[in-house]
Amino acid sequence: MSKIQVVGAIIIKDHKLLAAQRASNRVLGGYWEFPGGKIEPSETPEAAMSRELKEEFGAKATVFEKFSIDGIAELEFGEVILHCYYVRLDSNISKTIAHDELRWVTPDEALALDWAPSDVAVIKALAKTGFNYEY
Ligand SMILES: Nc1nc2c([nH]c(=O)n2[C@H]2C[C@H](O)[C@@H](COP(=O)(O)OP(=O)(O)OP(=O)(O)O)O2)c(=O)[nH]1
Repeated sequence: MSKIQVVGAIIIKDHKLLAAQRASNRVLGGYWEFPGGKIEPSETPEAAMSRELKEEFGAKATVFEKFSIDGIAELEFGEVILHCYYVRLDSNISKTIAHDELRWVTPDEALALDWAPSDVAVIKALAKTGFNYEY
């Protein structure tokens, strides 16, 4: 099964996480996810993250450390391996082209959302941190 390497952004402000709902016309449409996308061949995860956030949000981003666990799920189109990084947005979100909704959520609110399969273990571990990351 083909492996799909994906970066996901953990964007935290005032102890809330920016959760994104994939647009209904996309693969895994309707599921909640970390903003980001596929890592292109020859691209570092950090470069992929900056590129995706520019494309999806029109925003500049600084990529900080990697989260302690990766997400993994075998789906019909391949095996998604999700690498999450703490990210600070350095400019406002000026557009949204990939999502139906963006929502700032508390840990409890995050756990109540319907996350993409590879994200479930990550969001459970992340919620335990209380979204306390200081950039
Ligand atoms: N961005 C993002 N993608 C995720 C997460 N969890 C998860 O399973 N995925 C999947 C959905 C997609 O199959 C893949 C990310 O690719 P993508 O966001 O570029 O979406 P896509 O397949 O529509 O992209 P494309 O082929 O049209 O360029 O990883 C997540 O938390 N964030």
